[in-house]
Amino acid sequence: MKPIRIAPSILASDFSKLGQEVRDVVAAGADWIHLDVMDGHFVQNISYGPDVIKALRPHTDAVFDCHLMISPTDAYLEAFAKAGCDYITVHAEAGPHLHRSLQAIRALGKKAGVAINPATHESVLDYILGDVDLVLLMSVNPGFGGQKYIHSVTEKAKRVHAMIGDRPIELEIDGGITPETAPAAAAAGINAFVAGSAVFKGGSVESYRANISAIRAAAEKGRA
Ligand SMILES: O=C(CO)[C@@H](O)[C@H](O)COP(=O)(O)O
Ligand SMILES: [Fe+2]
Repeated sequence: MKPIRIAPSILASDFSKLGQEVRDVVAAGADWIHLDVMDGHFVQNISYGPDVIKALRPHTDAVFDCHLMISPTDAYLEAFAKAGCDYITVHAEAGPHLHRSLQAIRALGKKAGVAINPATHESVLDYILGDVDLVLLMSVNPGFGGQKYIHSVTEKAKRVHAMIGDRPIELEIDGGITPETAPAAAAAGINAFVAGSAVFKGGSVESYRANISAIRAAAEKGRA
């Protein structure tokens, strides 16, 4: 079984002290840092870009898990690679040349991820599973933190987990993850859990530690 990864999304952190928030959440037990990049075109929100990620890179050695909600993608991949992202995930819905985008990410020496929206069928993964290191299942419609988990994605996770089989691919879920929703996702085969509001609530390193531990314990319970 793949290790459980807890990936706090800094979208829910205090943007006025991002470097401190990244250090605090890593000290509190985060495995990865999830970076939500939004362009106001693919999604109806604008967050931050490669320069902000580059500024955060010296604050930690933790894996930077970059979720690109931008369209088009390819012109920006090099900038995100140079900014220090480890995983670069593009949306299957973001353009007509998914396979090319994934190849471009690997050619930059980075791990390639593909994200699919709640209403996108998993068959879009059929011909690219050999070209990805991570599959991200959106369990909310992308664009905003703090939304409710869409339960139909749990069944999709089971099907995608079976499709992945024994390939070395991380299976990640993103949106509405809490200690209440994590167990069913874990039971369905998810091993990487993005959580924004459920991690950053409380606003202190002590609360981040308790929040991360609660999500991790819930995921482990779901697996058992
Ligand atoms: O990609 C996205 C939203 O588009 C996510 O990464 C959210 O930032 C997760 O936030 P919560 O649902 O956990 O509050
Ligand atoms: Fe995300």
